[in-house]
Amino acid sequence: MISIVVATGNKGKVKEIAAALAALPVEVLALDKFPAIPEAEENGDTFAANAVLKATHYALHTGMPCLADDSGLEVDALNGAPGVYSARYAGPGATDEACNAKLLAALADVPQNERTARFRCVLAYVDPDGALLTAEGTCEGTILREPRGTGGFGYDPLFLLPGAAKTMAEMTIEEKNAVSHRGQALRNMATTLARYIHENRRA
Ligand SMILES: O=c1[nH]c(=O)c2ncn([C@@H]3O[C@H](COP(=O)(O)OP(=O)(O)OP(=O)(O)O)[C@@H](O)[C@H]3O)c2[nH]1
Ligand SMILES: [Mg+2]
Repeated sequence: MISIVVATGNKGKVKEIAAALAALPVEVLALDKFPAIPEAEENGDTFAANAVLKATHYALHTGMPCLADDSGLEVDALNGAPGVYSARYAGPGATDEACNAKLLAALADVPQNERTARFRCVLAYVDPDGALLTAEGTCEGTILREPRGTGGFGYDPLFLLPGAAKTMAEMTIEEKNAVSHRGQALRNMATTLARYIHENRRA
């Protein structure tokens, strides 16, 4: 059993990551176990840069393997916004409701067939031996005109998966992980991590 710190302040992400790792011999520790660690400053220009800087920051402070997630929503009609600023779209510390309201206002004149968008997720794993592994996932969808569903977090109630005819907020965690950017990135990370462990055993 190895212990991994899930290095995120977002409780929605912790739940999804813990559910995805539940079948593995991994103990998931959340950041509330480490209240003295200062928050990482997310000043990267890309999801990858922010994921790596968060994982590195928390690995240095905990001395433990850390898994960080940087993710966000890219809306085509907004030239990819809010992107890396998704959590702060309606200002620093903005609520999900405020970000959703701003998104709906920005898309008010955009017809349904032009409301295409995708979620992106980059995961970074850093361990005290200096390993740095990254993995990505994306999920395509469209933005509705009003929220549907109560699950998930963030923009989930507005994000429709056309194939499933459900928003991400109308899915269980397991259903969301099966199709989401984060679920895909977690599966890619599991493969990358297994390969890394195998190669280092042989070395
Ligand atoms: O509806 C959503 N379903 C998702 O599955 C999802 N994944 C990301 N997002 C949005 O993108 C921001 C990430 O920003 P972010 O990576 O900086 O995370 P965060 O600031 O919330 O926590 P931390 O991990 O940085 O501590 C989040 O706050 C959300 O607005 C999502 N919205
Ligand atoms: Mg953040």
